[in-house]
Amino acid sequence: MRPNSQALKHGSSHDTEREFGGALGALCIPVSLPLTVLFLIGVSRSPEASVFQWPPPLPSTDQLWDPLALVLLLGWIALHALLYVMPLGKFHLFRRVPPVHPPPAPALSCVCFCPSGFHGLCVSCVLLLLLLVLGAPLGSLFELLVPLAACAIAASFLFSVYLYTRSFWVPSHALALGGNTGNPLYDFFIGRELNPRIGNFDLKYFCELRPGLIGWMVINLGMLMKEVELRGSPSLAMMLVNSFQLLYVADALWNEEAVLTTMDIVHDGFGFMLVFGDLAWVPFTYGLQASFLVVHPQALSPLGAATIIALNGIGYYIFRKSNSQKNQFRRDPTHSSVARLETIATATGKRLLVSGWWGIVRHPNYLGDLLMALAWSLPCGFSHLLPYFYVVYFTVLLIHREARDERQCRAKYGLAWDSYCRRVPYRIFPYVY
Ligand SMILES: NC(=O)C1=CN([C@@H]2O[C@H](COP(=O)(O)OP(=O)(O)OC[C@H]3O[C@@H](n4cnc5c(N)ncnc54)[C@H](OP(=O)(O)O)[C@@H]3O)[C@@H](O)[C@H]2O)C=CC1
Ligand SMILES: CC(C)CCC[C@@H](C)[C@H]1CC=C2C3=C(CC[C@@]21C)[C@@]1(C)CC[C@H](O)C(C)(C)[C@@H]1CC3
Repeated sequence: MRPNSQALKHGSSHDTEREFGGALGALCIPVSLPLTVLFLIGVSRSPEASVFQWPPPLPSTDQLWDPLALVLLLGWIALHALLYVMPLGKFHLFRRVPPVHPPPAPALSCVCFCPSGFHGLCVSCVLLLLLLVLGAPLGSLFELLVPLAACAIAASFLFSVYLYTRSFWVPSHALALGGNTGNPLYDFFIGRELNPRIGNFDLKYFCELRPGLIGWMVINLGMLMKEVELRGSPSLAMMLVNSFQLLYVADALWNEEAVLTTMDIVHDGFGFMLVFGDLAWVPFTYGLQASFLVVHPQALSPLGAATIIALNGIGYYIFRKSNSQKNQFRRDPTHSSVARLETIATATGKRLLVSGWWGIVRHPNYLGDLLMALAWSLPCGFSHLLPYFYVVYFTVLLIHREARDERQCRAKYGLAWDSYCRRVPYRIFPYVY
């Protein structure tokens, strides 16, 4: 096959609007975010745990490398790749037709079989239990965190270079709309190919849900075991953080088909942003509360714990119910659970919900997700900012994501989207935003 760069010269995507600050963002983000990961891990274990401390607690170069970390990381990815291709657990049969414009070529709309990610989580739990019974020092993950993060960052760069290079040999209809501007830096960052595959192995779908999300759980468990080593038993705060985040990851894997309709899978190319996000950013920054608690234990009253559990429960309820309502409506609008909801028609033939969860705000799922994010930080008390990093980052990410989604929906649904916005004026927080 001939490289597709010539075809692109005549294609339309050179004119697409650039996101994330364009070429400048594409230069700065791949430098600053890996440093941020190492910085945040350093802060979480430093005695002051202050994000404003100077000099910043960045690791020295010899702290970055440990061959064991590389072996563990590669072994972990290989294990999950194996579980992904093995005929394990429940199978989903779905017709994969990304709702993109222009419509995908037939090659992309094939029928896929995919084993459930939830079984990947269960197998990982069984293996971890076995390791614990055999006396494996899982608490050592605390010491290995920096070299593990460094390896994950290096692997993200190498993997993104591979993805960028191979994208020149795929047919041009397999390329993402936004990742083919002709600017190599920007295209490397956003990703040129939409759904890169090796045979039936979908690299983006695999990375989005398996090694990073489940790896995050393993790291959390490692932090809990470190606490046990140091203090004899896990604290209530650590148990809450571990359970809340486990619920979130288990839910994502149980409902893994839902990820197929997210903009990451349907619209964005698979480039450095998502690779790094999936393999390094999620596992090493989403669980910072647990590594913070190892060095900064927090006392939590039963009333405080009950309030935080209630907040997480409310957040989860809103997140799950609203996501399920939309997913059910998109799968089968005649289903009894959604058939009575009020909707408006759009020129594409698809309808938009204007009652139920999606009639309260335009992103009720984001609201639930943000309430959960707050509940993950509260067990760490109010003495430090670091445990609230996730809430702040996530608010910015979701506000930016909402704006991107809004642009895409306006382009897709035109006037119908405007009347939805008039009917449901608030985006995420009722009567606020
Ligand atoms: N933890 C994390 O780091 C992250 C978590 N998330 C979570 O992932 C989940 C999915 O988020 P995301 O993919 O961003 O977006 P949404 O699940 O909110 O999906 C947006 C899409 O839903 C459809 N839609 C919007 N409004 C309506 C309506 N009224 N009726 C019917 N369909 C509608 C549109 O697509 P169409 O019409 O084409 O179906 C729109 O493009 C969220 O819960 C979010 O919180 C997201 C990002 C990061
Ligand atoms: C590196 C940058 C700062 C930004 C990278 C963004 C990514 C970390 C996120 C983009 C969309 C994501 C989703 C989830 C995790 C984070 C990333 C990859 C998700 C898998 C989390 C669990 C949820 O239940 C979900 C709905 C399945 C999420 C889908 C989107």
